[in-house]
Amino acid sequence: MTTIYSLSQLGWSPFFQQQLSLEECTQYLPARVIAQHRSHLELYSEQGQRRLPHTSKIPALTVGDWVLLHEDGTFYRLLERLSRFSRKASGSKVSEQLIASNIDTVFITTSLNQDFSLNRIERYLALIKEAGADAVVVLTKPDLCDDPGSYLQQVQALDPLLMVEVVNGLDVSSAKVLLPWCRSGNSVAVLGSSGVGKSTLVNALLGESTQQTAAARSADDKGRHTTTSRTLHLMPGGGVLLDTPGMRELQLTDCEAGLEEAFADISALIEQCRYSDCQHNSEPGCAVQSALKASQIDQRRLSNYLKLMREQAHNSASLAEKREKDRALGRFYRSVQNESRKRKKGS
Ligand SMILES: Nc1nc2c(ncn2[C@@H]2O[C@H](COP(=O)(O)OP(=O)(O)OP(=O)(O)O)[C@@H](O)[C@H]2O)c(=O)[nH]1
Ligand SMILES: [Zn+2]
Repeated sequence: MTTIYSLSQLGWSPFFQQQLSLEECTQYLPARVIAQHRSHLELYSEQGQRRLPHTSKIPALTVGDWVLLHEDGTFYRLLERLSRFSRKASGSKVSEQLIASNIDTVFITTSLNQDFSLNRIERYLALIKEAGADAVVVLTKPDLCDDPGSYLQQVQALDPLLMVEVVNGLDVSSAKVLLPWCRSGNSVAVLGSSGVGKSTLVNALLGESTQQTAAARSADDKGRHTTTSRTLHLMPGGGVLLDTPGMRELQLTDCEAGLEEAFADISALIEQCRYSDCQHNSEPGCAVQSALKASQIDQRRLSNYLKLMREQAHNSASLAEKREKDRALGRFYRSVQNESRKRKKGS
């Protein structure tokens, strides 16, 4: 038996509803992509689970996408995405690999021990801003730390508007502070290094409903149980947790805009530097150096910003280089093919 979920249980919200015309509301079926396979996508609609074979007529879709289907289950159109997480794919013609979409909130998970790193939190913030989602920093393992409050203050100092919460993953009730982001119509994801407590947090968020995993409980049209890895989980508060392996391995590439947003204070200073190509070292009229001397920003944050900017510039540049090499190689192959064709014709 296929389990039936309502649209709101699957994360449907006014953002998607308002994209539908009156005609579309009555004639098409909204469905959410919950898993990707080599030959097909797995979707969930109010009528249960469906398969959508990959064809050239369908745009590149990813886990979390909302689409409209014709009555016969074929693809009609993709709804505009609220947020999109992607990775620059290497070694193929495809320059961008989609990882997940339509995530409202990402929990940046970091534990209050050796893993704690403001630099890493800033890195994740840039990524999440670039994708168009909101971030909440979740500090785990407070029971292993003498003074969780001091760490909380350090994170809050990055940005007074940043959401920061402390959660002991081993105590399910302590995850309650995250409930405001886990309500109906909200989709959340969890990011963080290995061992910080992501799985523990996921279990705490799912509470009693751990068994209610759409993909894990689903069966295909013929009633056979499918072995899809779990990606879409329903939370007791009504929200959806999207847990795809790709999200856990996100890299920082091409996210200049996200960096500027995550470091809005430094970006604002840079605008005031006298020279537009200021390197913020010892140039006259450098607003960044002045702010540093006046202790308005700290050296760690500035160094991290410059490092991340260099890193993303390097990654984007090497991708551009690689793409150029691929194109050159393509031209070479084509010219060789043309030559051999000409020779065949001539012989
Ligand atoms: N004391 C304490 N231990 C915790 C807490 N959260 C997680 N742990 C423990 O930390 C270890 C790692 O937790 P996981 O949830 O597996 O970490 P993860 O981030 O999912 O790790 P990966 O699967 O490697 O990415 C486990 O032994 C957990 O029991 C916490 O708040 N307090
Ligand atoms: Zn400067």
